[in-house]
Amino acid sequence: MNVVECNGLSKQYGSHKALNDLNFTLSENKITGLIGRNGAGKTTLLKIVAGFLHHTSGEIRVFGESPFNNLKVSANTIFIDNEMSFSNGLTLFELLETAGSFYPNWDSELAHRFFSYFSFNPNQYHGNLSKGMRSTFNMIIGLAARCPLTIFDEPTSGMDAATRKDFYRALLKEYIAHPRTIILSSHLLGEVEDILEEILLIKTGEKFLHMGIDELKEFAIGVRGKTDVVTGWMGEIEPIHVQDMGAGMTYAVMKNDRPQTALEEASALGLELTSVSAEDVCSYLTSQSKGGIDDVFSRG
Ligand SMILES: Nc1ncnc2c1ncn2[C@@H]1O[C@H](COP(=O)(O)OP(=O)(O)OP(=O)(O)O)[C@@H](O)[C@H]1O
Repeated sequence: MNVVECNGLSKQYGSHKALNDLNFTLSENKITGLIGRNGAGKTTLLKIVAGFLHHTSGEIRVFGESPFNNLKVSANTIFIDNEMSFSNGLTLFELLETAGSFYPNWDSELAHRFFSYFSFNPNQYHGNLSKGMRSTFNMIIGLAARCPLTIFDEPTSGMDAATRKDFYRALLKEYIAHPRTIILSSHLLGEVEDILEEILLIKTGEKFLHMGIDELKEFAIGVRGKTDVVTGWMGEIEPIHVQDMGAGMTYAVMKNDRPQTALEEASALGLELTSVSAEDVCSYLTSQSKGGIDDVFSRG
């Protein structure tokens, strides 16, 4: 069953197009990484999926229904981000105690075990938590709610490295024990790729890639060697990324669709063929067209 279906989905803020003609489906009980650079449209898309925002054109279905202000969607969805607000009148402990009445699958015991593992003070208020502690508390709510559609928008923002690791491990364990559809947005694919099953990569509001993580890891190859040899071997092939390594050497990345004979020829020419990590593929595909950061420093 498809949990999310988008056809030609677009969102405009005034004259700015934040999402442009997105077409994709997310099937039940998978963990999908929504990856994109700052301003790519991740939060906008997630808020539309959760029913918080209206889209401008196209169609979106969540659990088969239009999500905006939809009771079925809100009853089955939880949206976790760093801006979640909770009642100021309730302590953290009271918030955990009342969460069960909002989420039918709420696992109170799990929530309390997380709470004590992360050493929360039960009498503290959500508004007084540090940024990282707030993200951690929100994560507890997101995991213990066990909603059929669980959306995490940059969930680890502010968390220290050890807490981030704990979060990813807890997420995976929870998902294996209680499968659900999870969408996790991040800029840091390298950090999350081990727990993802598929990637939806967007750039300036447009879908760039939607594929399984294993497929993405095989998506590109890198070739390194003397610049003229690399260029000669590539011929008409359009590279995804080219980097001048200095001393007359070049590193180029291209789609991994070269025939075996071409790969053998590269080796015979003394070129080094390398695999390219999923994180690097995403980073090259979504890189700015204005050159690299070094260009900012060159005056001339
Ligand atoms: N309420 C709004 N009004 C006008 N423009 C907006 C609004 N919200 C977002 N935008 C613009 O839409 C684009 C997409 O923003 P969005 O927050 O969805 O991106 P994002 O991928 O989540 O970014 P980040 O990774 O930095 O959080 C950006 O150019 C942003 O400036």
